[in-house]
Amino acid sequence: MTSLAEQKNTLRQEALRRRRAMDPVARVEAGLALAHHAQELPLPAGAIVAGFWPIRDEIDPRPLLESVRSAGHQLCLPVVVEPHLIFRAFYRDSVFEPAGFGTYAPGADGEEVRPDVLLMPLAAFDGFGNRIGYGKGHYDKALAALEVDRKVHCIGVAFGLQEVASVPAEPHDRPLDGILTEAGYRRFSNL
Ligand SMILES: Nc1nc2c(c(=O)[nH]1)N(C=O)[C@@H](CNc1ccc(C(=O)N[C@@H](CCC(=O)O)C(=O)O)cc1)CN2
Ligand SMILES: Nc1ncnc2c1ncn2[C@@H]1O[C@H](COP(=O)(O)OP(=O)(O)OP(=O)(O)O)[C@@H](O)[C@H]1O
Repeated sequence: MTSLAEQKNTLRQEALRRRRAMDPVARVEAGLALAHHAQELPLPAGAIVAGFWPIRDEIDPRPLLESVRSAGHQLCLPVVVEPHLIFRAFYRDSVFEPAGFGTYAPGADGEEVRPDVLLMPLAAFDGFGNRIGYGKGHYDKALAALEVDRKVHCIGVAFGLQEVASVPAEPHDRPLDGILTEAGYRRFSNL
């Protein structure tokens, strides 16, 4: 018997391998396609939306973030402050600093905000809204803290080829409300 954690790790490695092997042009086009689907996202008016600043071979959500900002939402980006994440307001002129694990985000002079919506990077997802992250539990823990007194809307952002048939969910895993890929937005909850 392999544990759930081991099964998740195998799926994570396989999905990350597929992502790494993508054609460079298809990779850029997929990032641009995200922005074309921005209006499909169920964002409340004036929402505080947490994006992410891409690292390595992640899909590039920056064109999407610019569309979300232009639609009147407030953006923010995650900073690793162990044990989980905080979020700092992100403006066009924000000055970036290292934000943990090779990521960048607005520096400590930027204000901390509480997002209403998380656009989440991930390693793999399935058609039921289960997600595998990078295995550090940063988003799982941040969500547990944010959702103490209200609901946060969780939207995965990934390449279509990161989908797997089934992710074995653990009790602490909070399913996604939807997933955005280059093919468009797919809803898993009634949000
Ligand atoms: N762009 C981006 N920003 C993000 C994340 C992310 O996945 N992508 N995070 C997501 O939580 C948080 C930062 N946490 C991270 C945790 C691990 C790794 C990482 O590179 N992991 C290695 C494996 C780690 C290891 O050495 O064991 C990897 O995936 O290769 C990156 C970010 C918040 N900001
Ligand atoms: N709410 C939580 N409180 C405390 N520990 C947690 C919580 N959620 C997850 N963890 C711990 O974090 C570790 C990583 O969890 P998991 O493998 O589910 O991460 P992941 O979903 O891949 O990562 P991420 O949430 O960073 O995207 C596990 O050891 C898990 O027990």
